[in-house]
Amino acid sequence: MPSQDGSAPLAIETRGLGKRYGDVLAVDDLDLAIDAGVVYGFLGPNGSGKTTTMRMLTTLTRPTSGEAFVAGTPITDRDGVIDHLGYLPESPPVFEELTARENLHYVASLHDIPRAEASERIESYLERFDLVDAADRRVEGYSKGMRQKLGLVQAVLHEPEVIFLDEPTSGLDPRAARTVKDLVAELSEHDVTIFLSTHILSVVEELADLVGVLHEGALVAEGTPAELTRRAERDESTSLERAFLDLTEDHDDEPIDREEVPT
Ligand SMILES: Nc1ncnc2c1ncn2[C@@H]1O[C@H](COP(=O)(O)OP(=O)(O)OP(=O)(O)O)[C@@H](O)[C@H]1O
Repeated sequence: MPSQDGSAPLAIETRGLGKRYGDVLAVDDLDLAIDAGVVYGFLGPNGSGKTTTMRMLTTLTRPTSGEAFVAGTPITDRDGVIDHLGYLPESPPVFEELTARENLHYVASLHDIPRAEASERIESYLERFDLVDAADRRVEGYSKGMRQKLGLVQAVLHEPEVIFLDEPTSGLDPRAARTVKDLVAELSEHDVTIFLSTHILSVVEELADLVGVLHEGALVAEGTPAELTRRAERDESTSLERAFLDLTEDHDDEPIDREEVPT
């Protein structure tokens, strides 16, 4: 929604956003206000509502309460909002019987990217993600990591202003994970907003400007990684992991993925 003082709209804004599945309140009265160019780390235990939030903001599922805007456009205006956003879900949507290049040209056509421009962007991303040699093979033979890389290229190809990434480094080897992290940093420097859900806290520590912690559907904390770490108030072992465990105490028996990705 355009701000009243005429400044740029927030990249992501939600007011009282909620989603109920029967008896389960998956997302509860969520208020977010995220500026353009921010990398927002969205943390929470399994089942806390992260995917449901991203599915609402990317128009894949309807809220049962509240409202939300992406790049100033209400999510109820699906056609209006869809070109402004990119989404890498947990299982990237790909046509198995097509090659990576064909999948990417198809996605480019959905966004009306002119053919020559599309080819240029596609070749550049295939190169960047080390997919050139596999680009003309059917996706059905792709490994998990190759699918993940293809899904990410699909999410960013149309140069959206706001990108939602669900576990973007999951299944990636260290080099590919580095490429993803570098891309996120580069996009954010160009004022692209990244909404990043991950359990790998080192990724959040490295990339996020702001972190929101979701617990049982509700936002229980928001701040910079350093602020959240300070809240843990442990002199010797302060860490984002400690802050996460304290903030989501009911779930502290759940494993935290501390997979360190060498840089
Ligand atoms: N389609 C659905 N039907 C019924 N319940 C659902 C549906 N989708 C999600 N839920 C429930 O909503 C809650 C939030 O789920 P969600 O997938 O958003 O969590 P999450 O934080 O993304 O979890 P994870 O970290 O495990 O991916 C859970 O209790 C889940 O069972």
